[in-house]
Amino acid sequence: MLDLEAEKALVAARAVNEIQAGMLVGLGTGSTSACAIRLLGARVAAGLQIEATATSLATERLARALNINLRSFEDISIVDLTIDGADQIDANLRAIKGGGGALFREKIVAAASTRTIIIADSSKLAPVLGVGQSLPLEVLPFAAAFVERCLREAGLAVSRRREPKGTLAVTDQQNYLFDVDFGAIHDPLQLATWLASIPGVIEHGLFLSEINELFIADKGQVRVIVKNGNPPLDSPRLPS
Ligand SMILES: O=C(CO)[C@H](O)[C@H](O)COP(=O)(O)O
Repeated sequence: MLDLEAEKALVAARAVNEIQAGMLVGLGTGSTSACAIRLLGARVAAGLQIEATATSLATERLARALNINLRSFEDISIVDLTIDGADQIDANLRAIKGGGGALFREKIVAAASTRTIIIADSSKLAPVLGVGQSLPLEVLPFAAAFVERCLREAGLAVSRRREPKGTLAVTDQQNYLFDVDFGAIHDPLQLATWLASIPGVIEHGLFLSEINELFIADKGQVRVIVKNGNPPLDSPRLPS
């Protein structure tokens, strides 16, 4: 049987080895990222000097508890290296993120990063995105009913994310999270374009261009997949 926790620790350790003194590091959100943050905390305790910025308030709390030197992302335009997890990822480094509810900040920090590494246990690699995995959307509460209608009229199954006690879950920006079942997503770019066209959808969990490398556990080893032929953009470009 696969030990997914051991796999998370394995890929996290490999990614944290990429961090060098003086870097500004983006810290992801979720249990795999938390493994990496704890390992980074140990390196910092041993004398490594870096600065970091967090993709969620939960990550910020963890990093602070480990005495990692944090900077607010508000003042940052470029990050050297971001290490984050994913809910599902394909071999072309297109991913679904947002299971932990932090997709909006995660996407911004990844877009600002010179290098974004996704770390993942072996269960996360999928031949086609969306199979057995819903896609999280961050939705403005003001637009919740309208966005839900748009999705349902398109024939989609929509679930508003709730806390264990039944109240609606809210993001760090106080927005709602919708989990939408699209089934197999054969054309993620077309889907991303459609979702971006719905007013009130603040962000979706499809990461199609932000990821540079994947460190994934594979039979007890770390397999590295690097995006080729597609160098990272410094920042989104104006269409010509
Ligand atoms: O996108 C995320 C949070 O918004 C996480 O990276 C994703 O949900 C994976 O989490 P985990 O490492 O716990 O499986």
